[in-house]
Amino acid sequence: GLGLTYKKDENFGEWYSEVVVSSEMIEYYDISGCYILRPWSIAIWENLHAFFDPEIKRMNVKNAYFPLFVSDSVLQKEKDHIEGFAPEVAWVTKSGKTELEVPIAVRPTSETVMYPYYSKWIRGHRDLPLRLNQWCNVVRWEFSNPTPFIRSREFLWQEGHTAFATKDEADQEVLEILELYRRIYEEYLAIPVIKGKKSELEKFAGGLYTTSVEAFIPNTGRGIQGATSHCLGQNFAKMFQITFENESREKLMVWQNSWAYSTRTIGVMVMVHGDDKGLVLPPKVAAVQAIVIPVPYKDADTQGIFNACSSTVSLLSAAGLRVEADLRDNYSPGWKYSHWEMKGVPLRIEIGPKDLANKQVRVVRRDDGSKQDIAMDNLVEQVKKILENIHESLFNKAKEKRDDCIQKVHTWDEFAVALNDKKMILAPWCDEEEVEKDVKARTKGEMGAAKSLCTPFDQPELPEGTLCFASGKPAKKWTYWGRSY
Ligand SMILES: O=C1CCCN[C@@H]1CCCn1cnc2cc(F)c(Cl)cc2c1=O
Ligand SMILES: [Mg+2]
Repeated sequence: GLGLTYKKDENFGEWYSEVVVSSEMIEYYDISGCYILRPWSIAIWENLHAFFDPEIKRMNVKNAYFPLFVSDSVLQKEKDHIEGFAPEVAWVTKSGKTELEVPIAVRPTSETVMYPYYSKWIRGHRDLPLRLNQWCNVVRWEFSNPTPFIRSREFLWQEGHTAFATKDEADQEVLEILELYRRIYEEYLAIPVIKGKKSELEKFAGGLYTTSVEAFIPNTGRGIQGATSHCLGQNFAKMFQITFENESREKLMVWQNSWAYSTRTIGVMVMVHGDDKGLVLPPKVAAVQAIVIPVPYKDADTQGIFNACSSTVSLLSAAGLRVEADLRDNYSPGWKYSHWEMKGVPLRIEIGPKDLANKQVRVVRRDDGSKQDIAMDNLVEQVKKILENIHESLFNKAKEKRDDCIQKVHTWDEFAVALNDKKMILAPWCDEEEVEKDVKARTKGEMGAAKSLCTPFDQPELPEGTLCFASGKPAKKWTYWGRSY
């Protein structure tokens, strides 16, 4: 039947699994950790691509496509960078009944696939910067609880891999890409994120430093890495001999970055904005921004109503809006209202006999349920305005809720209380790795340990003499901590 069985604030995990299926974004698949992405979710992926791809092209990044498969020898080349990951590498060992001579890995990420060729292609400084991206799938055979969009064994992402002659160029691009990721979350998904730097313990071990945009899920009190932009330094240049001759014919190693966002973005959007009626889609990424529904009454001019629905679709579509009509005659208006609310369509436009007579439509907002009658002749401008207002309202509500979950602490006791209260905790830290490991050890439990999420670029005042919340040593920075996905 219609409507969700589970409530978001009572059974979050079950609510989430039900919403992604009932909104027709996901179909569960017979291989654990793998999901079918139906058109309703791929449309969101495409709308994010429609923003991001032109932006990176403006930065002279070119799209390429590298093989899905990695030879064992090349993968092993990066021993320390993959040692922790080895258990999640998927291997092809047979074709048909025949064992392969040498097993072949399925890419979990593409450094080892791409960089031998970066070494071949980059000879002189005129070959730099080399900036390639690929839109693809990757496979990581994770064992921790699979969650659609958030943690799956195969997922879609873009991975950018760039090489520069100087560190300054690399440092600059890391932040340019991070700003695009902030825009994806805040300007398209209406989700507030925090830009920051990962600790040495949490960063990508193969790189020099990692920056990220961090989101937060109030219902579970867990932080979640929204996207990541690494500076790899010259680590991979050393490993794969990626060198270039500069103007004075010196052989120098390149400076590299790599950066990614994935279909995890969609899961964060569901978790942050969804409610007990289903999905709530931010207008800029919604496959359908407004659904037009006829409300016939007995035989009062039914054809007129249907014509008005179709012309409303044409009018709004011509203005560049993504609008459809649900003219199916085997479903009642009430059924359609619930169906499209479940799918999270930002606006519903109802047209009944009265509306027809008054040359107006009834517009109903998905985010707050508010209704208003709008004259047909300024419908385009009004609908555009309302959709913008829905985005702002979704963002402001999510930001207020996220800010309510942030707790600033100074002592361990305050930290422990805040962690128990499912907060994202801002604490002064001495920046020592041993202390960070100690925090993880002291907070271990079935809910998972607390970890550092990021050191925000936007640092609050750190008065002289402020002590680290965990070690009591002189604090060097404010860092966000919390449980995470
Ligand atoms: O996060 C990004 C941006 C896009 C390109 N890659 C980097 C680093 C990826 C880290 N990472 C993440 N997961 C991995 C899983 C694995 F099985 C293996 Cl072998 C390696 C890795 C691994 O290196
Ligand atoms: Mg992983």
